[in-house]
Amino acid sequence: MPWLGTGLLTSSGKKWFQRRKMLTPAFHFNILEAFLPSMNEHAKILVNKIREQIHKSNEKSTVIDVAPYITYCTLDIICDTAMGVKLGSQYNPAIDYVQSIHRIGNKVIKRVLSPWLWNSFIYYNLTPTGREDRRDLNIVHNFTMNVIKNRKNEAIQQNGKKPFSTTETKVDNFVSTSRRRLAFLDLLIEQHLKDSNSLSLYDIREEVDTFMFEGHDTTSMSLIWSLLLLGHHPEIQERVHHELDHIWEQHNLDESMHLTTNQLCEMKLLEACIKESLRLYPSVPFIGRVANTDVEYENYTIPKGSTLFIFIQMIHRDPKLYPKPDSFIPDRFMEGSNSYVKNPFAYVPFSAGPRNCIGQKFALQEEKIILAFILRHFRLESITQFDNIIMHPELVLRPKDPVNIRFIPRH
Ligand code: HEM
Repeated sequence: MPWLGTGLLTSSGKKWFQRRKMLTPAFHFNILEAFLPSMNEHAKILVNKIREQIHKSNEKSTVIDVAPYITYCTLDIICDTAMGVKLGSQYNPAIDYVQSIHRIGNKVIKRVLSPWLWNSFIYYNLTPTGREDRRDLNIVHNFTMNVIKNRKNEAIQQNGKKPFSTTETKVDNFVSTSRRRLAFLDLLIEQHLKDSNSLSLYDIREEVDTFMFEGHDTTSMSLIWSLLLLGHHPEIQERVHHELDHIWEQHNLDESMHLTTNQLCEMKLLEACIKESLRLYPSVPFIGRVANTDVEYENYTIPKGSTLFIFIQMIHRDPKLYPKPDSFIPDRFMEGSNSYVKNPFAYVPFSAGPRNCIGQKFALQEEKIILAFILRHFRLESITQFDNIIMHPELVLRPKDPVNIRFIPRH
C-alpha cells in the first residue's frame, strides 16, 4: 500500500517479526502509565473547546458535529505520546493532513475492488482520482517526515551524535530515570542512529504513517460511536454519570487533577460501554488473511494461498452469540450481570493471536480518559439518528455525514 508501505500493519514474515519485537516495549504497561498526563491534558482541552462552543452559541447547550473535535484530540494524543511531538491541532486544526487521510482511506477500498486501477502508472498518472491520491500521499508523507526529522534533530541535540546507551531503552528506565521519553518514535530513531542501513528514515516513515493512522483514526471512530450510542440511551448515560461522580467525589478530584490508572480501573461501566460500542461498531470492521496451508472448514477445503476475509462486525452481531444483537447493552461486558457474555472468540474488535492490535491497551486507556472527562462535564443528547447514517466503504468504520450531538453542561 503506497501510503503505509510495509509498516507493522502491512508487513509480513521476518520484517514483521523483527519490527513487532522492536516496538512491543513501546506499549508496555509502564509506558502507558507515563502517557496518562498527556492524555488527561488533551482530554481537558477537548472539554474546554466544547465549552467554548456553548459559550459562543449564547445558549445553555449546543449541538456539535463531534467528528472533528474527537479526531483532532486523538491526533494530538498519538503525536504527543508516541512521537513526542506537540502538534496542537485542537488549537490549529491539521486540516490538510486529516482530510488527506480520509480521502486516501476512502480510495484504498475502491481501488482494491477495481482491477483496472491496479496498475500504478495508469492510476497515478492517467486518472483524476489517482492524481488526487498522489497529492494526498505527498501531504501525508511530508507531514510524517517532518515529525520524524524534528524528533531526530532533538535526539541528536540531546545525545550529541553518539548513539543512545542501551540501558536507556529498557522499559523500567523509561519512567524512573529517563526524563526524555523513550517511546515509539524514539526507539526507531535510536535504532536508526545506531545503524541507518538496518533502519532508514524511509523505514521509520512507514511505521510512523502506520501508527499515526492506526493510533488515531481507530480510536476516534470508536469514541464517536460511543458518544452517539450514549446520547441515544439516557438511562445508561445516567448510570455512567453516577459512576463518574462517585469516583470524582471519593478521590476528591478537582479540575487540576489527572485521572490515574487505579481510578480508570474503577470505571467498570464506562469500560463496558466502550466495549459494547466496539462490538456494534468495530472501528476495523473486517480483516484479511492469506491461508498458508489448506484449511478444512465444515464441508469445504480452502486451498493454500486463498485470501480470506473475517467480518468482525458480522461475528459481533451474530444472534447465536449475542441475544438482541443490534441493541446497545453494555451489561454484556459487566461480570456478574445477567447479560454477561463469556465466549472470548465472540468478541474480536482488536483481532486475536500474534497479529492482534499492538495498541489495544493504549486505545482503551485513551478512550476512557476522554469519555470520562466529557461525561463528567456534559449530558449528551444525540441528534443524528442511526437510521440516517451512511458508512464510507473504508479501512475504518467511518460515518459519511456529520454526527451531531447536543452537549448540555452538568455543573
Ligand atoms: C479502538 C481502537 C482500535 C481498534 C478497534 C484496533 C483494531 C485493530 C485490529 C482489528 C487490528 C488487526 C488488523 C489486521 O490484522 O489486519 C489491529 C492491528 C494493529 N493496530 Fe490497532 N486498533 C485500535 C487502536 C490502535 C492504536 C491506538 C494503535 C497504536 C497506538 C494501533 C496500532 C495497531 C498496529 C500497529 C497494528 C498491526 C499489528 C501487527 O500486525 O503486528 N491500534 N488493530
